[in-house]
Amino acid sequence: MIRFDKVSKQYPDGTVAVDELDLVAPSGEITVFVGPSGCGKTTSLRMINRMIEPTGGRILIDDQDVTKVDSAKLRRGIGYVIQHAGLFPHRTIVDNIASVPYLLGTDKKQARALAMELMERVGLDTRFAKRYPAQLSGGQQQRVGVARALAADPPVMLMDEPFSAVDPVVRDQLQEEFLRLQSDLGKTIVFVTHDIDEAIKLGDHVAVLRVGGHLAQLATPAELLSRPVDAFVAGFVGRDRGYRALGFTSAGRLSTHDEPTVSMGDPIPRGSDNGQWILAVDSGAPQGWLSLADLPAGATTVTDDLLYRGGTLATQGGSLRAALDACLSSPSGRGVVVDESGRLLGSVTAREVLDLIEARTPEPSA
Ligand SMILES: Nc1ncnc2c1ncn2[C@@H]1O[C@H](COP(=O)(O)OP(=O)(O)OP(=O)(O)O)[C@@H](O)[C@H]1O
Repeated sequence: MIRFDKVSKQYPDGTVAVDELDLVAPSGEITVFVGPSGCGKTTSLRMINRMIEPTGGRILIDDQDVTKVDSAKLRRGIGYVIQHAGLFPHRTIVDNIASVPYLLGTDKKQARALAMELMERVGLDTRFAKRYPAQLSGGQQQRVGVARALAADPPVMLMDEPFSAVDPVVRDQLQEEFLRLQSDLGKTIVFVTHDIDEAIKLGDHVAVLRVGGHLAQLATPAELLSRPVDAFVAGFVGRDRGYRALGFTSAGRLSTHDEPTVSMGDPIPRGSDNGQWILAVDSGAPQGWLSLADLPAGATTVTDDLLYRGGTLATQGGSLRAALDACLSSPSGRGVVVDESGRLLGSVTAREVLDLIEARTPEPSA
């Protein structure tokens, strides 16, 4: 557990970057610091590993005041990942990842073997081991940064905008992989971002800071969306709060309607009494909708190019948001529900999901 106890930082020029910050980042969980530019996120983060010394208050890691620990020793137990990865440009990827184990005196061969293992863990092809950072993409470099921070197996990780410098698609992948990794590793993580969507996606807890280094709200993502404490937090959390909050509320067991289907490659069922839309499946998995009203002349069997693929799928046991989105994005208006292995269970309508929403005040699940 990391505890900020009335922590302040005033820079020599008089700027108060952080002002009596009180908060706890629980062990084994991700706490995200988010807020507008200049609100003191990075300063707060760097005070944890003493890259910046506080001018007031204390920071405790597992009840140990960080200022009472030798700073080199302290940092060995704290992984640190920054934007643009901060890799050593003249060292190969494997040597970058193994740099802390080398420092700690781990045998070279053993350190390299560990680095290769970590490469796999963060989703990097081990063929890249002998390359230099400049020979990797931005997203790959960030993965190296994460692997390097994990190399000493530190209980605590500090991450400062680690995914900000990559494009949105890569960023999304990195976030997903990071969450998977964390569910295995259970590190105590403090993560800084200016992006509220990233904070809500990754955080078990989200600390919204306002300029001057004041804590505006510390809450779970669901609480933040459904109960922002004031106009500043509400404004920062942004639009579509109600809809996004549904992402944290389980839809429970959806009771679905049987959806008549046609298999890929089968004859198109003419004169179906199923209305305009019929769902095409392949080995039980939904593939897309076929519109019987506007088939091209000469179409006889169900082929890929005839399908409307716009609809998202709701998984049984998933969130109300996923269920509603499946309905709203479906060209037929019928939201497709699948089981965990992606096989069709049936469909629901938006009206039915809205009834569920009304019946269930979307209380935060956490
Ligand atoms: N070395 C310094 N000397 C004086 N002021 C500083 C120094 N470093 C940061 N500051 C100021 O402290 C405040 C907080 O800065 P900090 O970098 O912690 O904010 P941040 O929330 O991480 O911002 P951003 O999202 O823009 O990176 C800002 O007003 C900044 O200008």
